[in-house]
Amino acid sequence: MAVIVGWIAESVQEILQISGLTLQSFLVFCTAFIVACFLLKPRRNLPPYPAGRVPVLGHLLALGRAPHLKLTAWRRQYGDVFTVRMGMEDVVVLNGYAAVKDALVDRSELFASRPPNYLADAMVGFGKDIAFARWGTEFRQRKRFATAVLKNLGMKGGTGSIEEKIREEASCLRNRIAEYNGNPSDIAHDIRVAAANVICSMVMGKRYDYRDETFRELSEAVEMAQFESGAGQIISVFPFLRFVPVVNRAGINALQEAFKIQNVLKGEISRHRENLDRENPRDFLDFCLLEVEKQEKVEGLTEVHVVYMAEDLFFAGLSTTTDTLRWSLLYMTLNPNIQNKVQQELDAVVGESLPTLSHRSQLPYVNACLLEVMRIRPVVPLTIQHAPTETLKVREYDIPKGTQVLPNLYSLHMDPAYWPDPDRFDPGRFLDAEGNVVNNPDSFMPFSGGRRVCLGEQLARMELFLFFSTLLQSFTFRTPEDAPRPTTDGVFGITLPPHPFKLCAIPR
Ligand code: HEM
Repeated sequence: MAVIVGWIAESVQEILQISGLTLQSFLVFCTAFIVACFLLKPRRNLPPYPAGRVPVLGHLLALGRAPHLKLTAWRRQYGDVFTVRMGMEDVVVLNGYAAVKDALVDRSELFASRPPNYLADAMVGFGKDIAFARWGTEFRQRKRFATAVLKNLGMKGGTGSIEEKIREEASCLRNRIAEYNGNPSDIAHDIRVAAANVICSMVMGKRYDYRDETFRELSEAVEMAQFESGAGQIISVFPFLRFVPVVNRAGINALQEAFKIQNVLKGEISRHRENLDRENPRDFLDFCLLEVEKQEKVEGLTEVHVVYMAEDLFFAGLSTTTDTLRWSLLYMTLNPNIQNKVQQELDAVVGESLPTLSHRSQLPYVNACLLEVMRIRPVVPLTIQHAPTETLKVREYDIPKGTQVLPNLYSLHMDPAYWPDPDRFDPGRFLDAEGNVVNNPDSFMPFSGGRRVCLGEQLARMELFLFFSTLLQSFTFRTPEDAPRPTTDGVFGITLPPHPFKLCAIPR
């Protein structure tokens, strides 16, 4: 302390000597400067800040390891709309159905952009993808095109259709789980491999053998890129830290893993180009390559964009589906009676054959179970940050263009006004008096909504249904006898998976 005071005194003396000012005039000058800075600083009418803000870090410490829980708790104290300070940035948080729907659905276009995020932007070519691209014509054309391609691939019936590929994968997953012979096992990796293969089938038209070198490299790179980019977010919060060795390590690792994925995709694009059948596009890459040639729907689409768009499908589609399926099995082990009801319905409707999408409408309880899983544990609880495309009002507050906006989906799903006793797992919430499924109730948005709604919603719903019903038809899931009851707390990161847990899959 004494050293610092001495250093300040010496520096002031030096300034006085150089400038020829007296100490009094120097103090007057400093005071005037501070007052001017304060007065000239634009007055902002942002929503209120919760307590717990500290210099430099803002609310980062107060938010802790489970920000979705903290933000939901703050809603009770500070209302639906408040501002948190993340390092140097103000982030406006929207809580509850009314505020989130107003922004994402009723004023969808106004909230449809993304704020800068150094690490995420660097991983997807600074705006050349879909998920992190800023609002504008290029984004709109790319998303519309990708949505149409997924729909086209999803609707294709018969052999080679997406449904066939998911069923094939579900059957492989079932066989792998059967190999554990009912012994305690963590099947997270098996589920992840199956979900990765669905995306490979859709994007590149082929599934891989689980031991294939390229497949291992690809799925490990996706997992590592997401893991490292969670820790690497520090360089997005404080962009100058990307130049500081050691601190920037996670961010650099995330970028290296993203390069690996891009290299696999570039190799696949070359192979697709060599044997492209222009009359019969087989998969996502074929459709994109045709569009690169024709430029009918997406102006200026290049193979570089295609790499980043395909990369998005792996980033956005793999952990989300894997985590949701893991939650579904965890809640089954914790609720044997509910599991039993699911199996009874499957036995009555599907019997011994492998479930198909045509069974979906006859299985209301199975569907209700999956909806309840997505309500109680939404795996993207805070969406991807949004940003207003122009300065606008939320309630009585002014939100400047480009401000980070976080819609807290978790707060919607845990709102006791819509979901009494929200921590209780109860599929009955999604059934009406006649036992029919209520698919889109109020205060339920696991795939978000509006212009930035999840691109893979339909695919994800197909996967969840086919995987879940195939597994529940084949096994009864139990917590190992000597193991403690698994926690239902999630691990907040890029997505919200459960903590690792073991289960016994008892063949039926
Ligand atoms: C259970 C599974 C899934 C859930 C719960 C989920 C949920 C979400 C959510 C909440 C968002 C953020 C929307 C926003 O920012 O407001 C999102 C975005 C996105 N998702 Fe999903 N997702 C799932 C599966 C998938 C799959 C399988 C794919 C594709 C293969 C996919 C592709 C995307 C893309 C590309 C975006 C960015 C959309 C945009 O920026 O316009 N998702 N998803």
